[in-house]
Amino acid sequence: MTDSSAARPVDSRRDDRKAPIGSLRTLWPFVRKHSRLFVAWLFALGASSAATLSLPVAFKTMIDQGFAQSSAGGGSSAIDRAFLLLFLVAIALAFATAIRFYFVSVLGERVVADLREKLYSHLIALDAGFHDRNRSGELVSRLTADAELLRSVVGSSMSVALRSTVTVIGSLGMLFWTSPRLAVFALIGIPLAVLPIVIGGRKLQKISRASQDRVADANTLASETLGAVRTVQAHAREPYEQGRFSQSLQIAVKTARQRISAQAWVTAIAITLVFGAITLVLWSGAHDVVAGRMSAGTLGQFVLYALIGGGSIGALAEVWNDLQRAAGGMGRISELLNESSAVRAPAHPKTLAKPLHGELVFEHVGFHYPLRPDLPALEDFSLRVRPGETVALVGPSGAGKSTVFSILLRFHDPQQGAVKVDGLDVRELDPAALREAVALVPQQPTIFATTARDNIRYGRLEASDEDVAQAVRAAHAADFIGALPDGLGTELGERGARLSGGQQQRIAIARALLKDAPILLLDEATSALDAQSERAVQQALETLMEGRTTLVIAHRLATVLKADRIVVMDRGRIVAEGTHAQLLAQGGLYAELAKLQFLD
Ligand SMILES: Nc1ncnc2c1ncn2[C@@H]1O[C@H](COP(=O)(O)OP(=O)(O)OP(=O)(O)O)[C@@H](O)[C@H]1O
Repeated sequence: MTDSSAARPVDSRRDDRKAPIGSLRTLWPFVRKHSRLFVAWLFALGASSAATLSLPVAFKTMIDQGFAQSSAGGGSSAIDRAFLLLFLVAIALAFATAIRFYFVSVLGERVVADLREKLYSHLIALDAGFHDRNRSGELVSRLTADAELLRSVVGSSMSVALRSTVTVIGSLGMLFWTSPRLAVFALIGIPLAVLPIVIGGRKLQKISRASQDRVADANTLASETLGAVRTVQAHAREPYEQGRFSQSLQIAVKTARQRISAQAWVTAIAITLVFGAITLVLWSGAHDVVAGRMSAGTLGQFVLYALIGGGSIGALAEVWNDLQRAAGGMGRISELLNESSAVRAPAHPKTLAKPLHGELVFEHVGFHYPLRPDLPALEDFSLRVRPGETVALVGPSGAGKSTVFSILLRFHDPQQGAVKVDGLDVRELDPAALREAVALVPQQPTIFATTARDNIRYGRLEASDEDVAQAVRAAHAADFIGALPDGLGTELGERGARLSGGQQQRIAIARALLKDAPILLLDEATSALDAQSERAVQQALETLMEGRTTLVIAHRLATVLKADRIVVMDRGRIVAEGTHAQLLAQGGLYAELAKLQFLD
């Protein structure tokens, strides 16, 4: 009975949607994978239930044969034997319970680890459209809160439910076997006693949820203000915040008091009802004993079965809610597992030549984002980039420049037209193989909360330390990385919090250099870098672009001047093409953009 108190996930209370218990069936394949653990648990469950159900019989033997016989002159050996039997049953119960607890808890951990692993692998491979539709916070909560809910269910609630069902059925049978007449009484009495306790328990759960919510409110307030302590202090709002926090604590205490007093009442009523019922049965049984219709031991045995049965009904009622919530969690997880990626590798993908020439062709590409069916992000977009050529994409915000990158990387597939790399339609390739051939330096590079070395090695996991050092030098990042406390071994902090924008870009450039892919997609940073860091980034980019087919979303004059060709985009279309001088001479959108952006 130890495993009923397993910790509940902290934030599951915010996610109380329930579902039919049947949804839990989808857990079965995960459980079946660990069939040995499952079978071991079933055996232990059988053993512990048998021990539980034989305890009252041992108790009866102790009273009837131990006490009665010894008082009738049977000597102390009868007492000894009866107590030894009772003790042995108790030991069997103890070990069977421990073994059952062990197997079912390990099973719970394994099942949830498998489920998480499967869900994570599934989510991380789903297409960009899916990730646009679903907030990552929501997905993380499926992966944590819902999975945690299931852990407590497999490792505890489900065990309690099955065990209690077995015990209820077993003890009912034993009640009738012990005394059919009293059993009929108990059959009416036990539910009458248990029902109010269950109802009270549910009310209590609601109140305690409210109480937890109030505590959470206070915590949110504290974490918000401590997180923005500079703003609070700059406004000299410490007393104001102290007041708000103390007020929310008082509210939390008030709701906690409601919970505590409700709990006190439920306890009092529960004890009264349970003992009232036992007293009634005992009273009626005592008459039977006095009249010689029943032995004292049988009465004791009966009361124990009634207690065990009643307790198990209570336990069943208690876990029912948990099971329903977990079924809700499993339903939501199954929904995600049933999502399939819109971008998939064909059954027999074609392979890209090695080394790749790096020719890119966009043929009349038409594309709109799944969430914006009315707004074409690319329209009749045709472009051919020769191997080794550098093409700069320029255009106002929202023109579709980043979309060109997304289509090429197959984050999305276009609705019209085709994209070809070295003459092969990208839809005929395995997306992973395609992406291996492309290095992307985004405007806001992702820096992971690990060391500078591991961040750079993300470009090629098997790269040697020497390769990393070389990439760092080529990316003009050696100076600032050398100045970090542990050089390449320095932890960069969450999202690269300890680096400037220009430094983050150079980490991303080093990463791309290490990847050494023949096609390069570059999104220039728009945020103003200081002159020194801009020069360093620029030099690093030049090294990177050498000998690669490059598409660059250009924001700087230096970049457009170096490009072989400039493509001007507006509202998803190409509106002009040429060199800087040609386009300036043409006037129009490019001349306007140049005046606004480059001529500073
Ligand atoms: N994930 C998305 N879902 C829906 N619409 C999108 C999505 N991403 C971009 N869009 C829309 O598609 C159009 C083209 O966007 P895109 O990001 O390609 O423009 P851009 O030229 O790169 O702009 P910027 O220079 O501001 O980054 C815009 O109208 C934008 O609102």
